[in-house]
Amino acid sequence: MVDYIARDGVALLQVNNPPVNALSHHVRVAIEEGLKKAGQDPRIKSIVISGKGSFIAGADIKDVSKPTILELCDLIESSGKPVVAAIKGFALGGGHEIAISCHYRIAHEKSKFGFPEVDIGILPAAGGTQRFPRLVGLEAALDLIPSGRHIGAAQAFKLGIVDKVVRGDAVEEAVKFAKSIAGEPLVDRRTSQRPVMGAENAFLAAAVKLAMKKKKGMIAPIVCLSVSFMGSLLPFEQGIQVEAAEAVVVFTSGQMGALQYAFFAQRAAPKWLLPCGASFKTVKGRPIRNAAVIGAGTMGTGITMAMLNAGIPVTLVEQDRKFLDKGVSLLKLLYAGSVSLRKITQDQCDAILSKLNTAVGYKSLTNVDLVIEAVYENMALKKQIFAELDRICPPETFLWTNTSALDIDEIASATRRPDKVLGTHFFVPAYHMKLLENVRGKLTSAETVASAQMFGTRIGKIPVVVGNCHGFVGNRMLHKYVYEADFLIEEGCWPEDVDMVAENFGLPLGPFKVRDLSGLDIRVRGLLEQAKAAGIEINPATRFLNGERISLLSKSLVDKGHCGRKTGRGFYNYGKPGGKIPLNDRFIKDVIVEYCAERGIERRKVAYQEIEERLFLPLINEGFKILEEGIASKPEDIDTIWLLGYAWPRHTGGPMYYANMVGLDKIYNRICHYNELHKHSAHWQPSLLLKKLAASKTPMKDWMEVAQASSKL
Ligand SMILES: CC/C=C\C=C\CC(=O)SCCNC(=O)CCNC(=O)[C@H](O)C(C)(C)COP(=O)(O)OP(=O)(O)OC[C@H]1O[C@@H](n2cnc3c(N)ncnc32)[C@H](O)[C@@H]1OP(=O)(O)O
Repeated sequence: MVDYIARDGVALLQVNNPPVNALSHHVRVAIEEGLKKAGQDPRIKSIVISGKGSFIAGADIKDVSKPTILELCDLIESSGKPVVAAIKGFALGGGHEIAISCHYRIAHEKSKFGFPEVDIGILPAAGGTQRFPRLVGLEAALDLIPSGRHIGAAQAFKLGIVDKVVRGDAVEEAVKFAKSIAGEPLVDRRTSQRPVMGAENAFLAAAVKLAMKKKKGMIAPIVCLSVSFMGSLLPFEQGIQVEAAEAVVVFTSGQMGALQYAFFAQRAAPKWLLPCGASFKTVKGRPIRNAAVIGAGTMGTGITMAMLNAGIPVTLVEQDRKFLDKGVSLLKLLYAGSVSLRKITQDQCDAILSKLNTAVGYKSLTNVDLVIEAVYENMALKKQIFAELDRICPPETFLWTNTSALDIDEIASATRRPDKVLGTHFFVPAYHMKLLENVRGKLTSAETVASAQMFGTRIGKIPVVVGNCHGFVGNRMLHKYVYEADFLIEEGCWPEDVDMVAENFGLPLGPFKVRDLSGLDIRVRGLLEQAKAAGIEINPATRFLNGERISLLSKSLVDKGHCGRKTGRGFYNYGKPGGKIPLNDRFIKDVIVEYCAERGIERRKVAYQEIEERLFLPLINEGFKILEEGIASKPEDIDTIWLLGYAWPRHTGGPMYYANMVGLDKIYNRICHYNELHKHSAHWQPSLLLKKLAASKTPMKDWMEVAQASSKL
């Protein structure tokens, strides 16, 4: 609601709509009523708009109706009595638009401003695309509106968004100020009446280029740019008409629904539920007071940094002093980089590093709440480490393993506390990437899951609970995409054909550029280990493993020294070891042609649609199998994992949302089509859940009803 407090000639309208003071219908109605009441009361000389706790985080994304925020903004700006915005916390989206419609703005030094509309697929269409350039000039507007970026009070002051920045109580200051300007003329305080400064074409071209790079595939940022620019050439009232017309384009594009789904999915994903019924609502986690990380390689140092950044004291452990020193040097170098880039001060860096301890061997780990093991992916080694940790650490210490695919139950079996063992799958670089897959084994307790989720949030991650299977959620789906990418090359594509389709779809890099970056030898090693475990000897003619089609093309390239960027050649030619620009290469094509000829594989022209379907449909199909098996507890978890861990294009919502948008029956039919053609790839066998959803024409959001109905049969 909105509290109306009249004091000494000032009406204070204080929005009180937790958690973020979104402009829900009743809030908009109450602001409108408050403004009218204050306008009509002769004792009131000026008005202050503020929010309890924080200012206003924008429209309520779930509730858009009348009065519109545009109408409210016009009402505020046209008020005959001065209106002052008192800003603490966030002034975002519609909240920002309300603030810039006020005649004055007083902000607390820690307040934040921004137009996040583009990230939920819309425009600041409450006059924001027209008022903002009139307030800050075209160049700054074309930078901030399409970026969705938040800025602090100091920058907002520099740009002219706020009139005064205060350290104390912004509301008290605003009320005092409002009293002092009672009765003053408002003509030059109405933003819509100002001209746009710096309306130049050059800003537009540069901004469009940047938006196409940073918000690849998204419509809203480009529309924002064109509307803001056009508005700068038109009178305000005509600019508003352009804004309204173009808002319809984005409202009907399909991207709005996908981006808003992604926003809520990301907030729903950390809310966990186990098959036994335990959930985030019923089980509390144990806070982590201190921790140890085993292994000072890339993952271990990254995880250590993620914890140090959150203020958790960490002991970094290695078996060998040389490796430990190397890891610590790397870590210190990264922090020094942050200092030189002014991301942190030297004092902050020193404070962070004061919480780092190091140790050779595990003997000192007798008083830690948590150990995260982050050695390389080798089951025997991990089991040996867990057995030793189990002997040394107190019985209540959590023992977690950073693995991207290995069996959590097998690792837990090396201990006497399988209930406290869990997989923490961090993504590279671990100090930066937002996603954390928390993998529960069959004996992992609900308290351990709750603690891992709490820990994930504390270190700034979006933690998602997943079940234990090879590759968990993310990598299990990824493997199917990677397999098909290889098969497409065998059948007639070049790496650049496949990469182009994936990149056009919205991924930042196609599968072969990614492989070149991570190193071809890594995948080959994995394949060879898989073959060894299956007791199969790989020879040039091998095309099946355990009855499943495999491709040894990467091995052929690795055998010729093509390990990717690091050797200067992989699926592309980079000119030199460590080169960054991928060039198509005749020699690589010859290797591919020779590889196919040796195996009697006839190459053909593969159509664009087939490439796209064969890359993404197996991955989606696997997502439905994961849901059906209970490895993920909701589609939002799968989509969040793909959005944050694998850079899936956000404007399509995630693989599960995308499938629903295309039509589950259509997706199912195409999977069946490829299943007929590719009998040696289990990933084409359609998911039963998908089949049922498609047959019953049930949308994704009601998947649980279908899943429950089938489990009762
Ligand atoms: C279709 C729209 C039509 C017209 C639009 C007009 C212009 C707009 O204003 S569009 C909206 C612009 N604003 C935003 O996009 C802000 C979105 N929110 C945030 O960025 C963050 O929530 C935050 C304000 C920075 C606060 O972050 P944090 O403290 O981390 O809290 P959260 O976990 O993100 O959110 C808490 C809780 O609030 C819900 N929520 C947040 N914003 C909105 C919103 N604008 N509408 C509805 N609900 C919102 C969020 O889902 C969380 O809910 P839980 O149930 O607790 O998960």
